[in-house]
Amino acid sequence: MISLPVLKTFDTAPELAQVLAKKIAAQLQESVDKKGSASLVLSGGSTPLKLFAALSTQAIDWQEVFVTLADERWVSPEHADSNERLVREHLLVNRAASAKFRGLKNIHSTPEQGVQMTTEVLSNLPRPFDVVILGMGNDGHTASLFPCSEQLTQGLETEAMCLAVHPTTAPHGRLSLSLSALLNSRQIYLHLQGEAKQQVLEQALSSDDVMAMPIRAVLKQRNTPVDVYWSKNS
Ligand SMILES: O=C1O[C@H](COP(=O)(O)O)[C@@H](O)[C@H](O)[C@H]1O
Repeated sequence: MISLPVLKTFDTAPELAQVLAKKIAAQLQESVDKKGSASLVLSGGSTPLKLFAALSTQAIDWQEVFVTLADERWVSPEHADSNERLVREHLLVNRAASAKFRGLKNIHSTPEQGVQMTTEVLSNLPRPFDVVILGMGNDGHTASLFPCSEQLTQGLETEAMCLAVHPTTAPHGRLSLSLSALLNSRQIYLHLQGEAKQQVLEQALSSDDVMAMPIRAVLKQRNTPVDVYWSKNS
């Protein structure tokens, strides 16, 4: 049985990014050495930019690393809110430019229509995922498993890889990996920044009500190791 999440704290985001990037790089390279390939699942939003930059310069066999996202807003990959755009601009550069990126957004006009195609894309990635990096919103959502959305129960219970989600408190229809897909991984990192997120984390750890704060489904389970990396400042 795996114990409670490990909490690593840092003063600044660049310090956190250097330490976490090295750790992730070592885990990915170990998987490449053992299995010939590795898989990395990233989150979007505002938190991971410095981590992406630090990861992009790590000396590993990036051409053997599959990279995908925990969730995506159903907007074009050029849109300011696209998580794919963030990854392309901040991670898939420098040494990481040769990684094999598999985005969640596809040609379909709605996430519902796009689920099947994305499921097929994801089914070709090495699993369990080697490393999953999650973020957390101030409402306790993670990936696009939002407490406000009608699709939350589905996201928490389905064995499918991904699902369409329509949050009422955040913009854009989305496609999110399901809880079961996220937990089918060797290591999860929950990456947080700022004092507000520390308070949300404390709140999340103080109860088991997953419908109120979906991040609890990650923090409270004991099958997949979760390390929380938090920096006080940006
Ligand atoms: O909407 C999203 O939000 C979460 C948290 O983002 P942040 O801006 O607070 O860092 C993110 O993890 C998720 O991938 C994104 O789509």
